[in-house]
Amino acid sequence: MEPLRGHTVVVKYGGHAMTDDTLRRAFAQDVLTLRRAGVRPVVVHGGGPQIGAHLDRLGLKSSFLNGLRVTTPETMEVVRMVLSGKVQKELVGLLNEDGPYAVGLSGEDGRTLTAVKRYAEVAGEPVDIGLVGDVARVNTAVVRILLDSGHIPVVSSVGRGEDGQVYNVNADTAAGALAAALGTRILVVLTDVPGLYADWPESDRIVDRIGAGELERLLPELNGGMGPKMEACLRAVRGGVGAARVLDGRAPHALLDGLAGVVGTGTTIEP
Ligand SMILES: Nc1ncnc2c1ncn2[C@@H]1O[C@H](COP(=O)(O)OP(=O)(O)O)[C@@H](O)[C@H]1O
Ligand SMILES: CC(=O)N[C@@H](CCC(=O)OP(=O)(O)O)C(=O)O
Repeated sequence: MEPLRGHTVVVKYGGHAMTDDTLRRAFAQDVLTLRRAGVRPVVVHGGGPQIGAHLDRLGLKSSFLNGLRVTTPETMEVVRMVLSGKVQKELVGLLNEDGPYAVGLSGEDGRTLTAVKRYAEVAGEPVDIGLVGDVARVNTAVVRILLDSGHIPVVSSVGRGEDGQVYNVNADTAAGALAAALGTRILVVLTDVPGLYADWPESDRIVDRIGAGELERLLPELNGGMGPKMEACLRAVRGGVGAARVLDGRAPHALLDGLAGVVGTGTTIEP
């Protein structure tokens, strides 16, 4: 970890990669190992499956367009509660088993994420998907204070708009925007696939490396959750982040292995 000592690393921890207790513990150990090695980790977490399970319990349906959850005011209440109240607190608890390191904050706190309404796009036409937000502005003040005092910021992807609305921001989008605002050397995205599949679902060949220009051309063809994920990686590297790496979060210690450059792990997005 020597090359990363003193550097900030944003880690996006996807909801699908946190469904298993052993994996969650391995992830927490990896983040703590980074901190001990003098790296400054920031965790941005998702929780899509956990939101879905809670909506199910309430008898509410989940629907997605362009990989984004259609968010009614009722859904937004659940999103905010599950991300900032449940998923985040569980993660903070795990990271704090050995010491008082992790501090949870929502994108609303300290105006970390200012959101603006985002539309989906179908056949080139904008489609209203409710209270879904894009990141209009990032205020890194609180995150930097926490990093400077040796803490691990754990951020949920809920943002507030200048219109006073609370918005559901895709967690990849939030992580990419935060990484760019912090000017990190690397953005790591842990998910539930080994990386970006070329010609998915026809092929399961993983793209090892891809440059920003090629990714931009590919973006309109991507579907499901990979769309917002790759868009976030692209925005991060275009915004000054050195590289983004998408790793298989289902493998224990994927974070440390990925950063150590274990061969064959994931997809690297380069500027
Ligand atoms: N080209 C592709 N390569 C890899 N995964 C893809 C691709 N296109 C769509 N996907 C889907 O994207 C999913 C990952 O995104 P998502 O479900 O949002 O995960 P996370 O919860 O980690 O953010 C994969 O499980 C896969 O089903
Ligand atoms: C707008 C939108 O889609 N928001 C996401 C936020 C959580 C998320 O992104 O979680 P994952 O990283 O686990 O997918 C949602 O409601 O599911």
